[in-house]
Amino acid sequence: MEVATDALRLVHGLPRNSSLTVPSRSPVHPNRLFPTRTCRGPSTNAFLSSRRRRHGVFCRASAAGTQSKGLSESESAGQDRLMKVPISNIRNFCIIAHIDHGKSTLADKLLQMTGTVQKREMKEQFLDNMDLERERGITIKLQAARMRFVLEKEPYCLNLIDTPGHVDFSYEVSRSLAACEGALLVVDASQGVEAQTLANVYLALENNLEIIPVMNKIDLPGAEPDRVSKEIEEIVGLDCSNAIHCSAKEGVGITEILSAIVKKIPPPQYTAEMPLRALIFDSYYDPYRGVIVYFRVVDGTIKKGDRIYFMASGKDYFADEIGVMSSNQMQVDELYAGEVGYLAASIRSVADARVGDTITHFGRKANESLPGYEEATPMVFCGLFPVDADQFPDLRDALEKLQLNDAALKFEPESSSAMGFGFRCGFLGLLHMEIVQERLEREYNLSLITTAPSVVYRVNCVNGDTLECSNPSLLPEPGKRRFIEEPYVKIEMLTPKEYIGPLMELGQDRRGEFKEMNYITENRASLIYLLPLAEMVGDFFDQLKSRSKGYASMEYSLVGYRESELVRLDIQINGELVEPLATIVHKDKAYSIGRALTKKLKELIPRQMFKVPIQACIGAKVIASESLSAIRKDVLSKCYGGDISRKKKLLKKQAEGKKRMKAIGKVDVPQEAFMAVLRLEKEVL
Ligand SMILES: Nc1nc2c(ncn2[C@@H]2O[C@H](COP(=O)(O)OP(=O)(O)OP(=O)(O)O)[C@@H](O)[C@H]2O)c(=O)[nH]1
Repeated sequence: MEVATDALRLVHGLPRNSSLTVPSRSPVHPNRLFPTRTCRGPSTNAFLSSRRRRHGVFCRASAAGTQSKGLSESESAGQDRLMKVPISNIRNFCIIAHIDHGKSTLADKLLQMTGTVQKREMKEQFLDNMDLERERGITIKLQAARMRFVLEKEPYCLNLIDTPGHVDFSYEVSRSLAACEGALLVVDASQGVEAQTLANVYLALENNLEIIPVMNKIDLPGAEPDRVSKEIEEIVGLDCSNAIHCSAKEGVGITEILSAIVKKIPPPQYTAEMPLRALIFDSYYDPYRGVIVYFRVVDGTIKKGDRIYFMASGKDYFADEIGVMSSNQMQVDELYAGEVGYLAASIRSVADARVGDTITHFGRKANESLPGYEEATPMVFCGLFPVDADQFPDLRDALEKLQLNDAALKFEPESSSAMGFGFRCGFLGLLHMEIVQERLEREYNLSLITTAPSVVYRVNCVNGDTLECSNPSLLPEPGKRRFIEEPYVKIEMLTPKEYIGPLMELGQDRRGEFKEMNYITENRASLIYLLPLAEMVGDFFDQLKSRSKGYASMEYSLVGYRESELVRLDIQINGELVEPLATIVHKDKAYSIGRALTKKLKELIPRQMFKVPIQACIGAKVIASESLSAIRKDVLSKCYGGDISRKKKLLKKQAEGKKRMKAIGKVDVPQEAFMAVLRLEKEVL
């Protein structure tokens, strides 16, 4: 099979008259010939436009055309990329890095160098294709791309699986690692090892991945690739003597990386004859075709039209379309063990095809699913209310749509006297929460009020029941509960040694329990604390950054629940409980939080005709109190001189009126006051 296009030769720097030969025999099973595959472009224009929207890439209309149309040179190069290579020439790899160390920039350069994405199609950070991701410069959802690279005249198929770089999405990182045989470990040579570098390396080692160290950003004046290599060797014990020096930004070292991927990362094992097992490492909702599932075939073969079965969700579908991801999705007829691809099967919600689930054949089920599947458990909750009550149905629609694409997002209706109707929503973490809020406001044009984030508490009741409670207003009365447990995380902070003091202070302030301190190098230390998750959902990360002048990094993982002395802090205004302002706090912090909240409310609530007490209470006990003085009307203004008894009578009448007004009067807490207090809660909690 000869693949000879000028475009490919150009990409791989070969002379014009050379030919690239693709062996079509499997080296593992030399007698087995791989069938030649017909590759089609994406099926409908509707699909194309949705893909364009998603990728933000505009492909020429002819790329979606059928084979009957004449293909231009670059298009036929695109088709060449899909040519079958033997399994020994497949490499599945991912890129792991700490946030901002240049993972997405490197991925872009790999795609460019291999000609997967033509320069004119290239937008910065091709793989980060949500606008929000691109704006924030963070990777939220992982994506995959199939690249073709020729080394010593041998073509290879490199499947890159991009991983999200934030702790909220660590489950997705672990699943994408499980779909690979190797990983590029990208470290910023001007910064060195950070907390997430370590966490990701350990995850990769657990998955038995071959790790290729890459020192990025060597173009920066402060880059010290050799020092950083040594640091990695000391901390992780990974041989970095051959670490590749690279500048993803300037395209230095990219070919070396591609060669190392081919030479060092092992090919997948040949298990195409076994019952199908494919690992889902990503899925997203396409309004035209239903859920699109990205998967790696671990064992067996999957063909178009197969009846497939999702082992965790128990759902079965027909695979209407299967294909591979190059710069666009390209349909194929079948995919074998070791390959990475996508499928569409008119699946209505991503919850039916969750990341980590195993796909098998309905008629020939695998005995065991692939390991590592976890249910998405929301860790952080908050209430979302529309500012304009009329937007409630819109908010519900928007959440339902987002949920189709985000199996980790949970929500249920909630109503409160002050805020009206809204939803209590559960998120994986704070970043996830911010992303959902921003998408609701930006993509669905909603303006929202969010209540302070809270975690899930476990309440052990007197009657022996255990309740999970994330909504302070639903916490059982003190008399009905025995004790409350809260989720704890183990947090590791990596910091230059001069900031150890301020970070230890931060750990103590947040009820942290000091566990360990180690010097990982002469100048950098690792601090390990056990900390209540509730203390982290506020501004912990901002504090860590500001106290270390931006030099410290952190990584955390949930370690379980622990009993804590928690209380519900209520706010009463004019004797009335204001439910949305209730919070669950530690007993020792209740006083300071109570004082701060009442003080803030006093500033924000407009004065009334009568005196308004503002109280923070734990149960019936008032722990902080402020009062809003009444607006006085001068009832004596019309009395010129006259008898003192007349004046007294008027004042008495006024006092009685105010008393009555107070008894029936309702204080309207303006929405701005709520918002300001909720913001304050987020800061002080
Ligand atoms: N000078 C220099 N800057 C680089 C290089 N590689 C990446 N950057 C810059 O570093 C910043 C972060 O790069 P990204 O590629 O977004 O980092 P990332 O690791 O993908 O970040 P997440 O998506 O948040 O995980 C960007 O501003 C890049 O332009 C490099 O080789 N040299």
